[in-house]
Amino acid sequence: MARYWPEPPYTHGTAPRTGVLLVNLGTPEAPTAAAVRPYLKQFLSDPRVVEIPRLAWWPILNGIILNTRPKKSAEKYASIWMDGGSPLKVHTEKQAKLLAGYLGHGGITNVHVEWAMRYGAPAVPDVLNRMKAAGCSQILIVPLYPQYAASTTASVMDEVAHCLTRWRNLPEIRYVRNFHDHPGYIAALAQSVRDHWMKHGEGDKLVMSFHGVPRRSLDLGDPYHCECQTTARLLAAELDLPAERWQLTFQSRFGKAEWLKPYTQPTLEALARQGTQRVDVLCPGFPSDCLETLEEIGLECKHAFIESGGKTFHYIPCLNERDDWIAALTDIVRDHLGNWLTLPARDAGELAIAALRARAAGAER
Ligand SMILES: C=CC1=C(C)c2cc3[nH]c(cc4nc(cc5[nH]c(cc1n2)c(C)c5CCC(=O)O)C(CCC(=O)O)=C4C)c(C)c3C=C
Ligand SMILES: [Fe+2]
Ligand SMILES: [Fe+2]
Repeated sequence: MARYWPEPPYTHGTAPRTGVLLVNLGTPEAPTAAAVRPYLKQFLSDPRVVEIPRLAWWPILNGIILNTRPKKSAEKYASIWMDGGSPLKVHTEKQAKLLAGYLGHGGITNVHVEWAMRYGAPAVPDVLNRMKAAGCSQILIVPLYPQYAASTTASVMDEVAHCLTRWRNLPEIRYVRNFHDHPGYIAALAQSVRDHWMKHGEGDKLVMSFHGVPRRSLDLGDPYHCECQTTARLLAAELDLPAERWQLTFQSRFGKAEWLKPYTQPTLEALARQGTQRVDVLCPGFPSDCLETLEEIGLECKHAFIESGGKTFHYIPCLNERDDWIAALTDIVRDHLGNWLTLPARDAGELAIAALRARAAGAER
């Protein structure tokens, strides 16, 4: 596994104590049913994701879903697979490398940047153990979800906490709870839309499609819905878009329960039927392109829009490796590292004091 701290190491002469761990959702190792099955099993066994009593959920998961979904999902993964693997993994790995580089350019050269997946590999506990072995005694966890949801952000924190139950000497831990309204994130989204419009002209409507969650989680107090609304409003304001030129929707419904509405695909079909000629669709809740953006939006929803009478469908890619996004991520990380960043200086100070003491001790003899 590649490590991303810069060479040669550390001006202050010790291994970095500060680690940054980017965590994304996870993805199968190959676009095959055999690889999708264990990934889905781990994902859908997480009580943060499926909040149905285990006794009722196990037979459905093991008896039905894991026997039918892996094959269908594998076909979808195959349609978007990249040379380097699953798009989610390819982009997350690149973002970690770029972040380390951007931090370094900003003079922060003693931070150990790693990435992990909540489900599948590289697993959070494996990477945390590596960071421990590298000497990280303070670790910033960065779930790559702009909007907080219990099913995503909190699940990452569960996994970190669970891993640490097996450690004796605990590191100091911080985490990025959300960045749905971070000015750099909003500006990068807006610029990605403008870049698209510069090349392809503007559509009639900008649809901002966020991953859905069960409606029940909103009723129980999950701030996810509210944070998606905030992101969408800030983005529309940044683009100077009047209300009739944009719409927020929720995609990727799973299961039979009601999820957050309006649903993306039926909304696109209705827009087409009502005479909207061209839509531009953007997925602001996904910093990296993945199955849900490339296949569900870029292929399935496009097909549904055209079938319903729409003329032109544009999918606007996720932030991925955009310069302005990596710069925003660097800002977010730097803000959260806060006083940890003074450590090298403190170490250097301690070394200097130790040298003075040694010299003084020598003079006394
Ligand atoms: C962006 C944030 C995400 C939230 C919130 C979220 C909630 C959520 N998801 C499911 C079920 C599935 N999601 C799947 C894929 C998937 N989900 C996210 C992100 C969020 N999910 C991403 C980035 C991906 C793509 C993974 C990839 O490999 O590219 C899938 C698996 C794919 C499939 O078989 O369709 C499922 C299942 C639930 C139930 C849920 C909230 C309760
Ligand atoms: Fe999901
Ligand atoms: Fe999906």
